[in-house]
Amino acid sequence: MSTQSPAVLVLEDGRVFEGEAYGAIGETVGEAVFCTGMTGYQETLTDPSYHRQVVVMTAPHIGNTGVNAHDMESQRIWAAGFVVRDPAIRPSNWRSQGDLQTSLTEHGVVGISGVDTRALTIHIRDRGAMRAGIFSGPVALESIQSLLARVHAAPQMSGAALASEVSTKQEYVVEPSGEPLFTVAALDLGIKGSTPALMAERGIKVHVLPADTSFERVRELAPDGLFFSNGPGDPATADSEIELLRRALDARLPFFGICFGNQLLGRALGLDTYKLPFGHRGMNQPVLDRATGKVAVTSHNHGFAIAWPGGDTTQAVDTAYGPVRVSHVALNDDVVEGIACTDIPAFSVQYHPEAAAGPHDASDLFDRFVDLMRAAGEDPARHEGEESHDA
Ligand SMILES: NC(=O)CC[C@H](N)C(=O)O
Repeated sequence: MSTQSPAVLVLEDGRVFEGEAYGAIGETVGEAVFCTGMTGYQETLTDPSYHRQVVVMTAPHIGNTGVNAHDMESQRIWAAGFVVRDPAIRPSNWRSQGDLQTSLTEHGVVGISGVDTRALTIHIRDRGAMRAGIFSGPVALESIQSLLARVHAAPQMSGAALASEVSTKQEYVVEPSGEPLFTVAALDLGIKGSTPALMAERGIKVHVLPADTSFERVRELAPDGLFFSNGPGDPATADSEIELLRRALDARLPFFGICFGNQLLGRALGLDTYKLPFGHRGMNQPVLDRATGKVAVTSHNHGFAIAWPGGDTTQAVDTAYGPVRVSHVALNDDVVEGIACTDIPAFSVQYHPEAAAGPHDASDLFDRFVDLMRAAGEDPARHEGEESHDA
């Protein structure tokens, strides 16, 4: 551990928490969100969906298992800041290759430790997600008014279009582990490494594509299915991606979406999205699968959700693409956690079946995508649909 220097966390509404610098010294601002995972901090930090968010860990002791090259969900830490109560002094785990504090410092991520994260979480839960800044080093000596002004100058998460900031600039291919059975075009809106890995395990060749890829390019790849990943920002801003998705749905291309991808399927069908009071983040979130009555414990990271017209999520809704129903709901607060179309091959979930740190209760959703592609390959209507679109 480096020598400790004071740090201060300033929330948008003026509440202040004092602590010690953890990770890089300096300043950072973002949306303060709490994550209820007991483990998986490295997967959380490297998940591009946390871009521009200051992550507060509710579990008090963080860093015990260190960090390793395997558990990176992307090439870097995306979280804008990190708030912990009691960091591990020394990691101890057979997989550990380094300690978290050094990793945060190397990635230039400003954090704070020694914070009463329980009080902070209750504050966010009661008042809603809000902007926050972490300040350490010389800037921490400025007046609270001056620090608060910096927090107020930070952009809001509502209205933020961030997918292009995290998406790959160049296409790349993840090859299947065995015989290629299917080809999938995966739009990278902030994709986590586990997603193409789980597809590749199922014989899928995955073309990972930049967020601004055209429908023409998708068609050139002649994929069996289209996938939209998780990603940061407000789904209400993703107009070009929705246009692409509508063209794919018109062509009856099988579609699977995760998290941001779920919100965009909702929007492509004509539904709205809204901002949750404080979101769901963590790996201990119960979700009911309406079709089976089974409850899965799942990993979440979302601050927005699909608004269900009329409010009764047991009722299907008619859309330009035929009926859509709610396939999954959150048991804590009834938020829509998954939708499925009846007349076209498209479904999506708001949570994370790919979650590397687990739980893996929901990984069968990738098999469902494979089933959908297999069935669509045998469906003559799909090919007719493609032709009519060309005309
Ligand atoms: N993990 C995600 O894809 C998050 C989606 C969206 N940015 C939200 O916060 O709801």
